[in-house]
Amino acid sequence: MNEAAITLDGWYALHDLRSMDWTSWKMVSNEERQAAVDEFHVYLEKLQKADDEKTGSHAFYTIVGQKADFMLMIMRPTMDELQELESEFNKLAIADFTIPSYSYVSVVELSNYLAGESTEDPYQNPYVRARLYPELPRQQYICFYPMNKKRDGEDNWFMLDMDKRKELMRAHGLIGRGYAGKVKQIITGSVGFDDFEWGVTLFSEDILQFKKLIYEMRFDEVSARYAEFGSFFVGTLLDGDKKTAFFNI
Ligand code: VOV
Repeated sequence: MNEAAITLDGWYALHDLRSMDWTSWKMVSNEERQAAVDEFHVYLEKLQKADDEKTGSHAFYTIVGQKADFMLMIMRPTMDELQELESEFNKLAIADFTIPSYSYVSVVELSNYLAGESTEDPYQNPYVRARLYPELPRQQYICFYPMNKKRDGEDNWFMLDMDKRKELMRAHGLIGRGYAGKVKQIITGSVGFDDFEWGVTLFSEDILQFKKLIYEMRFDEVSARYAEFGSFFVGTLLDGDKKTAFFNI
């Protein structure tokens, strides 16, 4: 009988990716555009308030390439709050000029593969809490993609026994540790919530570190043998004046 990993679950996450309908956006007056941007900024300030009060977190990035123009990643203690915030965004004037490109629903997840023996309640451990309820960094670059672990003939992650999965995850963790200080990763679980099993969100000040990390992991058994990937989205931080400049015509 196989043993499912025990997960600790933190904040719920919505990755909301939109393209701009630039043609329509160009057709409205400067005043109308300004009012829509101002209204959106009030919405972003509301999101930021939750960051400040540590009751949630968000990240706002442009996406490079044609898959989307921007991504708003929002984390909250409940899925209901995400739904409300999504609905609130959809009612903003600016939403009329966006085209939904992709979305991903998941929850921050830590597994027990590498956890030591302990009798304490992990939800009270400050290190664990910082990972379950993370403050999304304002680093220059983001990389997001969904992924599965394969169930394909001999290569079936879910048929491996716990000890084997622990061994493989240890090797995975060691590679990841080599990127400490260069890449911050947030793993969100999405079994039962979305089309893939996990969402991988990476932050860095150096975009090339995403390629180096992911390439190195491709040669590691967990990825080489068992991983399959959805679409990759990379982008740059929209903060300060860039939040306004992005919408300028
Ligand atoms: C900064 C890089 C980094 C680091 C340090 C790191 C470490 C760790 C640890 C210690 C653990 C296990 C315990 C836990 O914390 O849950 C994980 C877990 C996981 N990872 Fe990871 N990972 C990284 C980075 C990292 C990347 C780049 C990817 C994508 C793989 C690739 O080929 O593109 C990934 C995937 C995952 C997944 C899907 C899981 C959950 C697997 C499951 O079956 O449950 N991960 N990961």
